[in-house]
Amino acid sequence: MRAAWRAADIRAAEEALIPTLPPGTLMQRAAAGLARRCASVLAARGGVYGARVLLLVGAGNNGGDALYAGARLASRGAAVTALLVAPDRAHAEGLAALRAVGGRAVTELPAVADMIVDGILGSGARGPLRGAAADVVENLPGVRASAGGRPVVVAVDVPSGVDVNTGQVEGPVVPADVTVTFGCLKPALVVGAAVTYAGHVDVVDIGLPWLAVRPAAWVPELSDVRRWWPTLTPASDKYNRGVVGLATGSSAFPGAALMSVAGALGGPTGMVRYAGQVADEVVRAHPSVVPAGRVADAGRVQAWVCGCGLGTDRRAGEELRAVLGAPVPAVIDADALTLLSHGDLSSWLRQREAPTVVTPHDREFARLAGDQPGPDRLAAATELAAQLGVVVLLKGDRTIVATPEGTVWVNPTGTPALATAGTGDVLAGLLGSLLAAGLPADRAAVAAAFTHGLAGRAAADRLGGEHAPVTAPDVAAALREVVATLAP
Ligand SMILES: NC(=O)C1=CN([C@@H]2O[C@H](COP(=O)(O)OP(=O)(O)OC[C@H]3O[C@@H](n4cnc5c(N)ncnc54)[C@H](O)[C@@H]3O)[C@@H](O)[C@H]2O)[C@@H](O)CC1
Repeated sequence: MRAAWRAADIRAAEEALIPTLPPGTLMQRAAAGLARRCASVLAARGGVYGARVLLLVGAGNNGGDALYAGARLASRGAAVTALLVAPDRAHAEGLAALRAVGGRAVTELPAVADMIVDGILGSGARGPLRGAAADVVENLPGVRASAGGRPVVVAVDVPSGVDVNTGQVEGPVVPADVTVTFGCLKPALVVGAAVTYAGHVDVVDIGLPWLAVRPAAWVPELSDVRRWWPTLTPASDKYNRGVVGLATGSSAFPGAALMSVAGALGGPTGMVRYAGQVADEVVRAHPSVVPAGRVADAGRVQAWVCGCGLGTDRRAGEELRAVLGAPVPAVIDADALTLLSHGDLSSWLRQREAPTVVTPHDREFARLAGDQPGPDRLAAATELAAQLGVVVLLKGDRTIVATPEGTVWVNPTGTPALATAGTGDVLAGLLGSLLAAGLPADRAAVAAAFTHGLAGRAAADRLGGEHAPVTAPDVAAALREVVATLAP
């Protein structure tokens, strides 16, 4: 797993480190890493020597990084020009270093550049780009590469125009092909609209210590999910692998039952029980499932999934109440979230002692929290988790998992291929299976989101790419193959 820290926490760590090092060491390390990455990008596009590099230099240290990196590229034969966005406040030593090796400073945007290095703003950015910085960014699309086409863009630390701590993008922004970031990830590189502007993210080690404060977010990796995933042993049987129950679907929405069951069958449990109105359809499609009409008649399970396509009528409310009253972990999804948001059922949620995961998308989040998540999705998910005392899985391009204790995860495997009806049901079923198999609620939620994302990508790949018309059954089918690759 990797951590993303907030700008203020990174700054505090840098300030503690700076007095222990010769002056300028951190910036030199940053610039060296930045120049190395720029050189390799240029090498892949015809070479460093003679390449036209345009540095966009803001008023702070982010511009200083760009200037020093530019000096390194100039000394390797690149033609480096620095556009000073705030000429009287540009990093003086960095500018002198660039000039010493033949680089030039300008105040107008040139017409041609093969590479743009965006050092306008980094972690010191406050609010949307203003003044000269905003003007420069608006005119960037007019710059062309020597051979035609658009220049390749490398962002320094974060793309200029993003909110470093939330990933919000409110005004003009410099979209990057590559972002070279220093020391560690920042929230804007893992969550929010900013993610789509960062391109490929490279972390350069500048010797920053592991920060003692809680990260803004953790980003899981495949190795984490592999480590957590329950394994089969010779002693495994259908009961000790866990039994998951699904109180999902209804006569009006039979497909939701089928999709949630398909998700559960992709998980690690040894048995899936279904309790609901469409048991016949479920068993026809999935003969291994053990059916019942109601939660109360379903027999023992180690976790429940409730809500997908359940409806919001009196019967649905009774089934949700039965699930919330059961002393086992539960996933509360879709219609069950709507039911929770009116009436007294939310007090049932607070009284539960077994782990609970709620899985809202933005509109369901608004029903639970009273408002949409807003631009700071990490904070919104964390607040709701603390308020309800449950794990919140806030769905999105970068799904967030927040615990009541304040630990936050951002899933990196999301894909637009999953933006189709029924994929949420598959996720809920899979998550229930992981809970029933004994994973702690936050790990179960993170592992489910991660694997579900991989399944979405695999389904799209099989159909020919990200824009293929993926359906929820495609995702469920791909899920079992993805899970098979998790084996140690
Ligand atoms: N602190 C350190 O020791 C290190 C910092 N590094 C670099 O330093 C950067 C942070 O430097 P700074 O704190 O100087 O901050 P920035 O370089 O991000 O810029 C801050 C300046 O930009 C202006 N500004 C802020 N918001 C603006 C807006 N919305 N529109 C227009 N202008 C705006 C402010 O006047 C301020 O002077 C990091 O992102 C990283 O690139 C690296 O060199 C590594 C070491």
